[in-house]
Amino acid sequence: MSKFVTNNTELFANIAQDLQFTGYSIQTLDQELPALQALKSRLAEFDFNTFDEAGIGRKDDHQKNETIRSDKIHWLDNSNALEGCFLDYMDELKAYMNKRLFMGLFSYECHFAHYQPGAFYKKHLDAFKGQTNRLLSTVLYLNPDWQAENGGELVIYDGEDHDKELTRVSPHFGTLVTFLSDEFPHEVLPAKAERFSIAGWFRVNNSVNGQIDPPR
Ligand SMILES: O=C(O)CCC(=O)C(=O)O
Ligand SMILES: [Fe+2]
Repeated sequence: MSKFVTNNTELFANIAQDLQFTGYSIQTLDQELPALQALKSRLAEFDFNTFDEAGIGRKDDHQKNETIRSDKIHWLDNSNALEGCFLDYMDELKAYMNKRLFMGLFSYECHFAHYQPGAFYKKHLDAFKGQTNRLLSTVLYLNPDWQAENGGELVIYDGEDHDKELTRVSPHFGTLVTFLSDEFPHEVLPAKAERFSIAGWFRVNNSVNGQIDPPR
């Protein structure tokens, strides 16, 4: 099985530096392309009609709202070896961020997302200050040969002026976007082609009465 490169300190250092200076980072996982190809092959095993309709909010107060988002999702799990490889890789990123930036990241959860042509996710924040334990968001794109005219960009807006566009990211294969979850409003513009990604969140541990919040 194709493995991710371990101890990819140069990439991790670049992400840490970007987060420190701007709060978001856009990188290409050039060294991980074989591992990402393998991970993408996992997508072929899914029947997208069985993917969950994505909801708004945490899993335990999950609300479906197709006026805000219209993607379909599947949560990654260690019981599948390919998914486990990616989760292990993100665990390394977590350890690095904790060491370099003292972020106190505790866990990571992520899902495959499938946007059919025309699907979108309107402008939103992944976390609200003081209300959630999502600290750092990640999005990894799995679309080989993505063409500019396909659209489907991720638009990231300024944390202070929510109408001011900071950057647009095309969902090219191997592009990894990382940003502070409660800082940057962002949206997914409708695409003309199928669009695949893995969206994930690092959480801090807000355990109450010994129960990890939320258990998911
Ligand atoms: O797919 C993307 O570019 C971003 C997805 C997103 O914002 C989310 O799932 O919260
Ligand atoms: Fe988001």
